[in-house]
Amino acid sequence: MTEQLIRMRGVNKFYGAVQALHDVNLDVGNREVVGLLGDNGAGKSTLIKVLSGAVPMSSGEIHVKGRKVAIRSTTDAIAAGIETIYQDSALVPQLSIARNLFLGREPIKGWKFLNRMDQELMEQVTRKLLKRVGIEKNIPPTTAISALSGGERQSVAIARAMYFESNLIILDEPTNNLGVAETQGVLRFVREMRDAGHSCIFIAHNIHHVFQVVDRIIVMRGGRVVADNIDPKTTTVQEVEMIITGESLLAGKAAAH
Ligand SMILES: Nc1ncnc2c1ncn2[C@@H]1O[C@H](COP(=O)(O)OP(=O)(O)OP(=O)(O)O)[C@@H](O)[C@H]1O
Repeated sequence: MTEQLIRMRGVNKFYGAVQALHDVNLDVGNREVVGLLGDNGAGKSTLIKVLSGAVPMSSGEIHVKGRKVAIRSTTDAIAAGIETIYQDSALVPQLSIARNLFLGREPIKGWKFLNRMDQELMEQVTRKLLKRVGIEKNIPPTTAISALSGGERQSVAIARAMYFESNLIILDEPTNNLGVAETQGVLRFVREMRDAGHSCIFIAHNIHHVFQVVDRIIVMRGGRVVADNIDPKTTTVQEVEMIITGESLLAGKAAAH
């Protein structure tokens, strides 16, 4: 068995009296792209928030590369190599691409009270990254994020996670509101991310997008993982839809063990 990158065990989350996660176990392997599916309210966002440090879990354990970690904040998650890209990409529209790539982690030059951001280095790295993420047009690193298309913004956010060598990149609805070409760009990028050695959890309401890029599908329902080993190569979109809504016996067959 390959070494797991992420192991979540017995994770529970209560929001007051509401139990959003029930004894969740979830594994992500090295260089694995996992699709996380479930209806509205199934618990996907809560699970991702726990893993990315946005909300604390009520009980349970998280192991990264075999080591138990305490994730109490997004800083803890980033230190553990977990980077999350949300629907809105968490980019600052008014700032340049270069500033957004390094947001909060700007390289510094100078010393003592004369410290300042190393603008030149940031722009140099940004130019290389833009090329790597396939933004073909000659976009200067000083361009404001607000001047980019939705797909280009997603690419910048993903490039940021790749540059900082995150082990796990969580993409929460990355193809939402994107056009066909932009969606294909993001999906292509997810494949490149895996080729470059990263793992990924991909959440999308559009099952067809998930089917195009993932190695394995996990389905949640009512705060529980109801199937964790669905192979998109041997399962149809319709079968997965039935598991999501709870209409299929397949859920029992492919259930978490
Ligand atoms: N801050 C909160 N306070 C109280 N209950 C919450 C909170 N956040 C989520 N919940 C509840 O937890 C459950 C799981 O919600 P969650 O947002 O994780 O589901 P989801 O699968 O991400 O749904 P969606 O696809 O609609 O985003 C739901 O019953 C929801 O109402």
